[in-house]
Amino acid sequence: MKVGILGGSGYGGLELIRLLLMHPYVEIEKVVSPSYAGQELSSVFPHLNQVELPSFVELDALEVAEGVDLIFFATPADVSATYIPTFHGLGVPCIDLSGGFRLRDGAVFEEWYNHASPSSELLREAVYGLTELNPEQIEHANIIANPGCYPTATLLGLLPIMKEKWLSRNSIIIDGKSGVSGAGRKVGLGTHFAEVNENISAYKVNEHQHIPEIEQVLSELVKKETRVSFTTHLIPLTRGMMCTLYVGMKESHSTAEIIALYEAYYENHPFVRIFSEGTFPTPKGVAGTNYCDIGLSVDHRTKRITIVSCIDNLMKGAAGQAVQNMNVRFGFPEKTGLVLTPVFP
Ligand SMILES: NC(=O)C1=CN([C@@H]2O[C@H](COP(=O)(O)OP(=O)(O)OC[C@H]3O[C@@H](n4cnc5c(N)ncnc54)[C@H](OP(=O)(O)O)[C@@H]3O)[C@@H](O)[C@H]2O)C=CC1
Ligand SMILES: CC(=O)N[C@@H](CCC(=O)OP(=O)(O)O)C(=O)O
Repeated sequence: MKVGILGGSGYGGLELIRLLLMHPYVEIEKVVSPSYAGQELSSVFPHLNQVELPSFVELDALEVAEGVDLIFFATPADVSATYIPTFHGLGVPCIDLSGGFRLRDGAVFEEWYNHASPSSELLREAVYGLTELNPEQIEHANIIANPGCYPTATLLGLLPIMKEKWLSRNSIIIDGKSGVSGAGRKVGLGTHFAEVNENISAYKVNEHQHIPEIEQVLSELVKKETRVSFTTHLIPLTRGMMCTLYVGMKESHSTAEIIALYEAYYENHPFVRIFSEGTFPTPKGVAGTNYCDIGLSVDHRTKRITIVSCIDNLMKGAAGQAVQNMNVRFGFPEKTGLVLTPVFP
């Protein structure tokens, strides 16, 4: 099948290109970048020297949609919210790496993203693409909203206990940490080497756009409005993300019991790996792969569980999960093009 990539000059788009070049059933037909239109990819990104790819093109919806079976949007949320309706109208399925179609309520989108929302009809039609949560819906979706990177690590860390209703309500605290590629390729003081290196900083405290996304999914899961405390930190890694979650239990359970619950839930989900008691994951342990690694421990004194969930923000947090969703949507085996071993050390 033939695909187009919007945002092919960004970190998410480049990671999609890396993965799709290894995918046996996909050909990259169009790569869009307004800044580099007309230039060869290898002239902008020398690491793609001698790789056969089409040159960058402008964002002309009719031209880009012509001859492709699927479009990936690796663009800011406002760009996806503006252009996906056009591609959808032309009958081309879209997988959106941005937050443009993740929230069901347009007013909530406008509050957190400061941009006009897509129509409520399209928001209803879009499917939240957390593959481990709703593969049946993804199989039939024409707009797949790939989850954000922090929501991916957080929700995978919470799904089994949320489904079992073992959690005491509104007790969830999420301490998230991301490498700098999570902020995209654009330059800015916030990602300046001299200020990020050998440093750590909290950002968007109580204002992060992933708060309503996480709360929406959790509320739908337990059918009760659920709130979370969520703080994000920038750390001096190029790629990688760790979310440490602290959650209260309704009743006491042992670590072994919790681990057994997670192992059973993820038995048929090849990209989630549950660690044995006393061991915990690291971002390096998933680097360059689509894995989400999870470690768990019960604190009996506080009746809380500590959950450590690690992903590569550009992979399971973005491009890897997008390819996983494409596989599910187009009937390829879920792991196609994603069988990778972490880059360690
Ligand atoms: N980086 C990450 O870890 C994650 C990112 N995401 C989301 O994925 C999306 C892409 O992120 P990322 O790759 O990091 O971002 P980058 O800033 O690295 O890249 C953005 C891309 O969007 C293109 N773009 C920007 N404005 C326009 C426009 N008006 N019309 C057409 N194209 C445009 C840029 O093209 P040009 O170079 O021509 O300007 C560039 O290719 C974002 O929505 C982000 O929030 C989601 C999960 C994780
Ligand atoms: C380090 C850093 O700045 N990370 C970004 C991650 C953005 C992201 O995942 O994009 P979506 O909003 O499309 O989900 C942030 O925290 O906003």
